[in-house]
Amino acid sequence: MIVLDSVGIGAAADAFKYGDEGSDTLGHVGEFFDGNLKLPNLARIGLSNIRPSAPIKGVPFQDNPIGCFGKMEERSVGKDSMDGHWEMMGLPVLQELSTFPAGFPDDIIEKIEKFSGRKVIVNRPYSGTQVIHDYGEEEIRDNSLIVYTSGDSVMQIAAHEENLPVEELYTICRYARTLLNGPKYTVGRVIARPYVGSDKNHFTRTSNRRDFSLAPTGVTDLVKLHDQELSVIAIGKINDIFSGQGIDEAFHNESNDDGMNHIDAVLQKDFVGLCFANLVDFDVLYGHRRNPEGFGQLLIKFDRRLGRFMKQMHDDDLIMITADHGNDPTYKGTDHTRENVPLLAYSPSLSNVGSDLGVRLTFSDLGATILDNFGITNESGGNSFMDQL
Ligand SMILES: O=P(O)(O)O[C@H]1O[C@H](CO)[C@@H](O)[C@H]1O
Ligand SMILES: [Mn+2]
Ligand SMILES: [Mn+2]
Repeated sequence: MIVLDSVGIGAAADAFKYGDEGSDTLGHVGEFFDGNLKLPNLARIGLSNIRPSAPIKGVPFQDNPIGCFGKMEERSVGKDSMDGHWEMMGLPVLQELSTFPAGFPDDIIEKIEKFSGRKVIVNRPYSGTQVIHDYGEEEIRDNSLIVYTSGDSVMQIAAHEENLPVEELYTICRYARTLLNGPKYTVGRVIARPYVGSDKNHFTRTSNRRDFSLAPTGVTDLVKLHDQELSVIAIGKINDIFSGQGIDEAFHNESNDDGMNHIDAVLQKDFVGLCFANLVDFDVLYGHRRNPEGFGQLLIKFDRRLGRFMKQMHDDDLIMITADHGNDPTYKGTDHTRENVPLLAYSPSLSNVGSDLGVRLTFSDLGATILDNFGITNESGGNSFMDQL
C-alpha cells in the first residue's frame, strides 16, 4: 500500500467546514500542466476513471483500465496525516484535536524552556521554510528554539543541526510530546524540524525530520496483522505515525526516490503481509509550498517508477495506491485541503479487472480489505472491497 502524501482528488462534501471549497489537488495540477501531466501508468490503472465527468487533464480516461479504481471520503475530524493514516488502519480520529491559531499557551512554553534551557521564539502558525528564513539566524545567535504550528494539530520545533544536535532536538520533542497527550491539550504530532546551511538564504531542512505522534488510541489493523504473525513492513513516516505499534520492520526515507528504492527492495522479498509506504515529498516540498510545477513533476517521476514496479510484480502481489488528505498547490494559504482521496488497486491476478470501487464512506475500507485478504475478522467499521478486486 502506497500513500502519496497529500495527493487528493477533489473537495470533500464537508470541505466547506474547513474553508476548502473548490480545492482539487490532482485536478488543478492537471490544469496547471495543461495536458502535459503524463501519468500513463496511473492512467492505465484507472486514475481518470475515478471521475469520468472531470478527468484529470493529460490523464486519459481508459475504456479498458487494467486495475480497479474509486475514491474515499474521510470520517476523521482533522485533515492531517495522522488522521488519514489511522483511519486507513481502522481508527478514525473522531475527537477534535487541539490547534493553536494564537500559539501555544504559556504553561507549555515555559516547561519546554525549562527542560531545554533555551528560550522559545516565534510560537505561532508559520510556514516551515519561511520560519527558518526569518528566524533561523536569531535561533543560532541566541541558542533559542523555534516553535511553530499550522492549521493542523501539530507542534513543530526547528533548530539548526550544528547549533542543536538532532538527538537533543528529539529529546526535547519527546518531552514536549508528554505535555500534549491530553486531557487539557491533545496534539496529533510533535515534529522535529532540523535544518542546515550557512545563512538565512541557504537554510534547508534535512531528512532528519521526525514525527512524534500520539500513541494510537485503539487496536489498529497493523496490530491485528502483526498478531496473526503476518509481516508488517513500514516505509517512510509510517513507523512514526503509528508509534511503531504492530510494525515488524521499518525504513526511514531520505526522499520519495529513496522510498521507491525501499519499495522495490521489499517487492523482491519473500514475505506474507503488508508493506505500508508513505511518500511525503509531494506534501512537504510542493503542497505546503504551493508549487504546482514541482508537484506535477514529482507525480510524473512517481508514475515512471510505478511502471517499473508493476512489471516486476508477482501474481500474488497486490498494490493499492491512495492519499491521506489533499494539499492543493494552487489553493489559498499553505495548509492541507479537505479532499477525497483516490483509491487504485492493481494485481497481475485481479478477478475483476476494471471494476469501479465507487465512493468509499471511510478510509477504513482499506484496512478492512487487507484484513479480509488474510481472513482476519474486522470490527473496525470499514467495509472490505476484496470481493470487487
Ligand atoms: O510548513 P511546514 O513546516 O512544512 O509544515 C507543514 O507540515 C506539517 C505536517 O505535515 C503541516 O501541519 C504543515 O504545517
Ligand atoms: Mn500527510
Ligand atoms: Mn503536510
